[in-house]
Amino acid sequence: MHNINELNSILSEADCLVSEAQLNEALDKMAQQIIDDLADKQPIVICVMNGGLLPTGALLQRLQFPLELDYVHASRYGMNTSGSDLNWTRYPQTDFKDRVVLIVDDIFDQGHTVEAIIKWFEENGARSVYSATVINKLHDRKVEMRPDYIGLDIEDRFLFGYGMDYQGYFRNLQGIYAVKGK
Ligand SMILES: O=P(O)(O)OC[C@H]1O[C@H](OP(=O)(O)OP(=O)(O)O)[C@H](O)[C@@H]1O
Ligand code: HPA
Repeated sequence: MHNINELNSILSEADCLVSEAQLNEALDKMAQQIIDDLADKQPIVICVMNGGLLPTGALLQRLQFPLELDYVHASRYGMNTSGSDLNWTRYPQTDFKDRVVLIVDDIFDQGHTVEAIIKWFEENGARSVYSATVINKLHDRKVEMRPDYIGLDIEDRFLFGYGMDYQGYFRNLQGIYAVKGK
């Protein structure tokens, strides 16, 4: 547990890069694209925990067509790890063989996480795998692929809020913030 005063000052000094209203607008657009592509495909929506929790909930509220929901937990070991070095602590329980899958996560940063999860589903029998992230961080350290659905491009800073954590905190915020000076 962290010092509450330090956490409150991180938050009060942070720059708010995306407001709740901007998030909602971006989510509406993503959801419409997903509806256009997948409404007749009975997809299995896969939440990538923990960061994908809020984005998945927000998209599901907007996707009013037949779909199934499951989740995975796969995290990167460290900042210098390569794509295959994901630490899986939860695999999906739904039979996704020959099914359309939609991966949902908070951020596409370097992209190793989403790329490796897509590869895992493809190798294990999914018919096709789509991906959606609310945030795409802009820099040149990325894998080659891009998610099919992206909410917003954001500058290369350390972000928190709306799924993303600062030392385990602030995933719950209804906006996206950057730590002062980082
Ligand atoms: O595009 P990348 O450079 O791979 O980074 C993005 C991933 O990093 C974060 O997850 P993390 O592994 O920190 O786990 P968490 O969701 O539990 O925070 C985030 O939720 C993405 O899944
Ligand atoms: O900027 C970030 N913030 C929090 N978690 C993250 N995981 C990848 N990039 C980030």
